[in-house]
Amino acid sequence: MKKKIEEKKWRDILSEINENVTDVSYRTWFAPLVPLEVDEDAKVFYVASSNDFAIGILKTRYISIFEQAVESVFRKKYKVVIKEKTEEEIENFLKGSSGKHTQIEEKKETEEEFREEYFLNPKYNFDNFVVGSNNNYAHAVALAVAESPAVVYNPLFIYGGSGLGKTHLMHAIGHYILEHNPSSKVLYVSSEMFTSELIKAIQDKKNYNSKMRAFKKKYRNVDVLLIDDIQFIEGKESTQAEFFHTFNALYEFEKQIVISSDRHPSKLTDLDERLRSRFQWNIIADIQPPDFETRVAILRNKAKQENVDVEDDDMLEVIDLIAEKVKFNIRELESALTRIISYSRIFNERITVKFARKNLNDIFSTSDFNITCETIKKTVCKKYNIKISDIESAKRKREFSHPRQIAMYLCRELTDSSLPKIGEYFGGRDHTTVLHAYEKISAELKTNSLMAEEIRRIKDDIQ
Ligand SMILES: Nc1ncnc2c1ncn2[C@@H]1O[C@H](COP(=O)(O)OP(=O)(O)OP(=O)(O)O)[C@@H](O)[C@H]1O
Repeated sequence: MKKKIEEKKWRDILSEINENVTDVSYRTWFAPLVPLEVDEDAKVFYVASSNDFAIGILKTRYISIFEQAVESVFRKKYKVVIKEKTEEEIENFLKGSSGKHTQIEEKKETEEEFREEYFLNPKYNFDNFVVGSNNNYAHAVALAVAESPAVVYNPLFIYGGSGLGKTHLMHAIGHYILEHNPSSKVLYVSSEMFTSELIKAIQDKKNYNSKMRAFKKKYRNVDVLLIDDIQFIEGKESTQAEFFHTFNALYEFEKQIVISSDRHPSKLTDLDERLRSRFQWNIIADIQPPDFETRVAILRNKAKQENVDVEDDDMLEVIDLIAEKVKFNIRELESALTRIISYSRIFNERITVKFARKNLNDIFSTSDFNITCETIKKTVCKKYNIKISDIESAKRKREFSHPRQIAMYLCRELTDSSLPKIGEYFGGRDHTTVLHAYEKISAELKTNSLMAEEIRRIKDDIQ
């Protein structure tokens, strides 16, 4: 008989696994899995993944840890089968089942482990929030609110695209307040959770009054309410009405309210006008996608947390490469880095640009793999406004030799061509000339940020 896997059981299995593998492996391989069903007769435990690479790794390296975890939770032996499904199939499956299993790791953290800690994730604090021009205003007002809740900026409304640090900042505010005033009541909640608790209270017809009382008490008896992703209550009338009363009660008693959203309040068009205007009563701070330098700083920070040597030249190059490629979502930026760290540990290989290109094929488009010396030559000539025949010639004037060296450097970096082969592309030069050009440009890049910017632009044009 096939049965659905209970969410509680799945969480127990995951936490058992979590204890037996490193954090980064856990997040990379196990956290994204979706539990499908368990066949009691055949003793098979089915899970799904849309990532065939991850399936391969799980099957070859982790299956016994996985099976042991299942055995310890079910107290019976099961064979674990990992099925490959498309993302669409997985989404449909999740829609059909009650829980959002893919978010188990996050839920576990927020709903269970941190229940006593007012739902705050200890990883999100001000100390490890990297400040750049994209978020310095939001960071400054968040800190000001944390230092003097309900005094300076109330309500505080933070908005920005997905994965840009809104939740991180909200949790940082919560931690800071609790650290300086441990008796404060800080409540962090996602609007989704607020809505689902409200629905549960409303649906419980027998205990409606006591449930609603408990609900109101929970949300109105706090000193600080941090409510995330408010856009979720758009179009939900009862939730909006309840939140309106919660907001008023807290505001009247001078309690701090911090709201986050993926959009500016004026763009929340399916929201009650009264709420929309309240959200604009005080400070509105936006978070924009980080610039290149901030992306690099975030990645270096993260690499340090993962105990990786960030002074290593190859690692620095890989960090630059990831920062060049992933521009709009810090969650994805960090995930690319943690994946490559995890792969390097699994395959026991050094992290180099080549290794990163090979293993992060989701962030490098197929065109990255089809870069040829011809394309590089053409792009460089166009950029410096010289002819192909000039770059291939023996002319030694800087206007020709500089682009030539840059093109050779890029051929070595972006293609698999050997040094002699690259030499051939540039008018039949010797491989030592190519090596010299490569080393010269590499050395200059370390000290000359203008040149680094110049090369980054050319790479953007090539890819
Ligand atoms: N400035 C930053 N410095 C360091 N880490 C950051 C920064 N901004 C975001 N992050 C990290 O990026 C990840 C995503 O951030 P977070 O969950 O806060 O985004 P969000 O804006 O709330 O996204 P969503 O709208 O999808 O919920 C987290 O791991 C967070 O720690």
